[in-house]
Amino acid sequence: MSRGRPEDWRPQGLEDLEPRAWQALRQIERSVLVTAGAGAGKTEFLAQKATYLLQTGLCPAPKRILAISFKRDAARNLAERVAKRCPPEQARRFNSYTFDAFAKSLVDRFRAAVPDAYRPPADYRIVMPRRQDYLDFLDAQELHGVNADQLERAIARAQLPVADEGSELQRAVAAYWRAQYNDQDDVLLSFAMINRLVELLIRENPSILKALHLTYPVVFLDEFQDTTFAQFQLLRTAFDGSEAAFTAVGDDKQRIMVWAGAMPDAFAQFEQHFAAQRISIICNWRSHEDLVRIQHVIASRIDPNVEEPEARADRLVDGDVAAIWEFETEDEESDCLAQWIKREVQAGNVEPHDVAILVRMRADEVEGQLSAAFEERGLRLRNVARNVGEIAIQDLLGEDLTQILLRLVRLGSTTRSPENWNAALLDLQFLEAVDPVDEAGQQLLQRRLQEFVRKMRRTLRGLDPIPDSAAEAAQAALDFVRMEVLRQAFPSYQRQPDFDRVWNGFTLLLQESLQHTKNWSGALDEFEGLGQIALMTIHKSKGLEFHTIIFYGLDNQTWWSLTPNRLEELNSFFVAFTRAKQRAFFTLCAERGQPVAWIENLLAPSGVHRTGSADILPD
Ligand SMILES: Nc1ncnc2c1ncn2[C@@H]1O[C@H](COP(=O)(O)OP(=O)(O)OP(=O)(O)O)[C@@H](O)[C@H]1O
Repeated sequence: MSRGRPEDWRPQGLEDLEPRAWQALRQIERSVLVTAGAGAGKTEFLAQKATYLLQTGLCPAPKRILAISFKRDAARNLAERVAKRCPPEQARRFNSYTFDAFAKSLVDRFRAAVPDAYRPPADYRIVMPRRQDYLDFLDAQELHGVNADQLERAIARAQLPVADEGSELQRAVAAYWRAQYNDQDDVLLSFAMINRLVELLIRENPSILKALHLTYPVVFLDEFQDTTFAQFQLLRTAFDGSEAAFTAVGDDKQRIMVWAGAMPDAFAQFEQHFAAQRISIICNWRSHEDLVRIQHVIASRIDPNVEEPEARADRLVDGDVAAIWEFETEDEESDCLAQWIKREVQAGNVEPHDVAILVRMRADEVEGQLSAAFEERGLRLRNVARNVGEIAIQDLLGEDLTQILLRLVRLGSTTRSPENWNAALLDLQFLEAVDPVDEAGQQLLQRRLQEFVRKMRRTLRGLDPIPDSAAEAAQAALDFVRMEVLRQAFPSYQRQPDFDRVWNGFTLLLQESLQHTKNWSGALDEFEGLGQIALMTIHKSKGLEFHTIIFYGLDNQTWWSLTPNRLEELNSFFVAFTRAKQRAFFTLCAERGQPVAWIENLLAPSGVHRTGSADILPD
């Protein structure tokens, strides 16, 4: 394979990178922490850096890049971008995992080297203990001086082997391990336990650690602001003492997962521990100048030292790009929102699925409030928090099962879809654990997929696109990947009820989608939300972007916790505001509550003012 010279390399699929992104891209001697604001293209940057290192031979065969993301869809997305740009022999050396999947892969691969006392059988089961499970355990063991949180934290930190002596907490941890291995037919492991097993494995087997260090001279970490203590520990376990150069990206103004265990000082810890150079990227490719200026006011309130980003997107709309829309009654509010969106869609200014209505919480109540007015105008509002069966639509869309099966049904409904084809191949490669360097294995997968697509096309041709056909189409896709394989590959599906929840949701949503359209392709578009206005909470909007966002309820009743001293709340507000590419509006309604005065005062100097319905909908 011919290699390009590093100095000649150019970014792919983009015109250019900003100078600081170039600097971070070319930094390969030491670790870098790339901090960047919203819309800076952090994930894209990682994909470009991987491409650079692989195409120029700076990460030469057989060495590999390890990329760790938070969610499986993010990990897959990154792998797909690299696969699009690099030839297969290079793309295969880009190994994209979630934290949990990476740890599990080490235990699975080197299980035989785990010391006897802790070696799990090959068929161990993954469990995700809840607080109540720890409480039940402590009760059963009559360990009354330890609470569930202490036990959970201690399990995540205890070094193996844990001696059954000392403090009650230590004895509790030892007893927990014993119980998980011996008290039922299967050995039960949580990801916190797998993390500890990896630490033990590596400590006892310097050759494995050495192999890891030789394999991965480059490590990427996405969304680093939300890294938990246990995840950071895992990185240290695996790479302390190596010469690996890390590239971490993140935005601490978007840290909204501290309640779920994110380290409050992840960036400082990273810089210090890995002696990293911090580089901040300043462009914002998502939002135009007028929006970025307002975003910066909020960002400065979160971090007074933050640099002003450079807006790189063009403004494509006239009129207000941000405003607080004020209404007397909720009915007036619903009606005005529906009318305004309808006008914008009719004028060709925006597609319905490029408008999102964001809420702080209780999306179903807001859906109840808005839907009649939207229906009246022929608009489809999709509350992505609504359950299909026992799972919320948005969660369902992010599920691995959904992504995998949807691509397969799509391949059967279209004549050519290289993107779905490549993604489906990656799925199969992962599911069947075919090593990316195994050429024969790869070819076999391709042949199997070809055969399946032919069969699926025949199946769909013979099935009327009506709700009753949903189950059969979904089953055909599931039969191809096989339920046992899917359940084995994804720990979260190992419990039958967990698998069923997602599987039922998938068939139910497909059924619903077939109610509104006359062909399979249209139904799959519908499944994914095309042509519909999304309604979602801010937490769920993280990482997404829309042409126009309308934030429903900037009042003190809906957002009682938005106070200047609660940084995580202000971060949430920032996340909401920065999802907008072109426009961001906030609604207030006298019937519901009073304005959040300090936010209004903060935004007022940037020209964000209150507007009534007469101005929102001029004749
Ligand atoms: N160098 C670039 N040139 C042009 N467009 C880019 C570039 N980098 C990223 N983009 C585009 O800018 C938008 C924002 O990128 P992305 O969503 O990756 O940003 P992010 O940093 O992850 O944002 P956030 O943290 O707010 O979710 C995307 O539409 C992406 O395709």
